[in-house]
Amino acid sequence: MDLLSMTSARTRSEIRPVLWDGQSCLLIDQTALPGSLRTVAIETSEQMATAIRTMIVRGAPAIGVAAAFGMVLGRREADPAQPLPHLQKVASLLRSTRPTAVNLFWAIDRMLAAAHLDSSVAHLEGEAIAILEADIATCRAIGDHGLAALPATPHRLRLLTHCNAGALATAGYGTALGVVRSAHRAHRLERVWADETRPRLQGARLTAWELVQEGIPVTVIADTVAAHLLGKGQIDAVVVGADRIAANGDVANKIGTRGVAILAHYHGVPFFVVAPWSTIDLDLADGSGIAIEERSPEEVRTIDGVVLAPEGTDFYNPAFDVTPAALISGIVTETGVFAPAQLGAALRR
Ligand SMILES: CSC[C@H]1O[C@H](OP(=O)(O)O)[C@H](O)[C@@H]1O
Repeated sequence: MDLLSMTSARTRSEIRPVLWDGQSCLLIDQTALPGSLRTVAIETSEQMATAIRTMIVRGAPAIGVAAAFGMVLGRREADPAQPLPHLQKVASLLRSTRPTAVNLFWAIDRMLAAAHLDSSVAHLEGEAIAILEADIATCRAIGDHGLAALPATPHRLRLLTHCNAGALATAGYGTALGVVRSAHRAHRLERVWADETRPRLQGARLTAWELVQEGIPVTVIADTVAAHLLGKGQIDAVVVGADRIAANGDVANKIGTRGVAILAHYHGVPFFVVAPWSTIDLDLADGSGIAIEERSPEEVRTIDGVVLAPEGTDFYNPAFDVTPAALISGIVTETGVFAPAQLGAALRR
């Protein structure tokens, strides 16, 4: 199975980080990129939990899709006569992997609901495949809505992005990078400025890899450079992904996003959050209640095994931060672009 394209006649540039071959879930190992394009075959629910926790697969929609197949693998492990107790245990295991991205919990809940209707392997497999395929279609719609929302400029657009909200973070095409792909295909894009995004470097390692694959001009910058470029008028808009959006439009996303939003606001540059409805958590009134994952200090202390600070130094490694709704120009979804304050009404239509 070619992870760079589905079985259907798609171009090689269609990156698919999560695929199902009927027996196992094939993941692009994102910890190995950009050096090597490695596939990991996940055959048990435990292996899937580990893959999510160690960020072999990462990105809010992608870990939701992966967890859905983790539930299929869990169903195959269960007592066929009474599968639901084991499925509940697998659901708890998968929920425990990462706390911030709501897509993980949304997908697990959807698979459990499907199992209560029909707990057959075939039904759960069909549900997980439906989640995967819907996400790709959703990202394509998001890309086109986002393109329409970008500022009209006499020149081609210079877009800044943070972390990786690309095909690798979804089932394919990407959210923020979906907008980038749509802009590129419409010949409206000059370049993407990609924050390297310390400490896991998703921008340098993953966003750059995706865009280079497709011949989309990308320049990686240290996270500290964005202010300089905004001050020089080198950025026309910012597009970022999201891991959880509260009902009032506050957004949890990769650490550093809040700072970029503040900079963009100061410089009068539009700041778009790009995410499917499955990332919106209407049960959460505002961002103050969003659980922020804290990852190992080792991720900050070292790069490729090289220690960056003296013994005795403490390290703090929150993986996400919350951007207030007031700093967000628009939330780009598969059904259109909404002001943060419009979200609740728009979803309840
Ligand atoms: C398409 S949303 C991707 C979202 O997830 C990333 O976090 P991580 O790499 O830790 O899974 C980052 O927040 C992206 O914006």
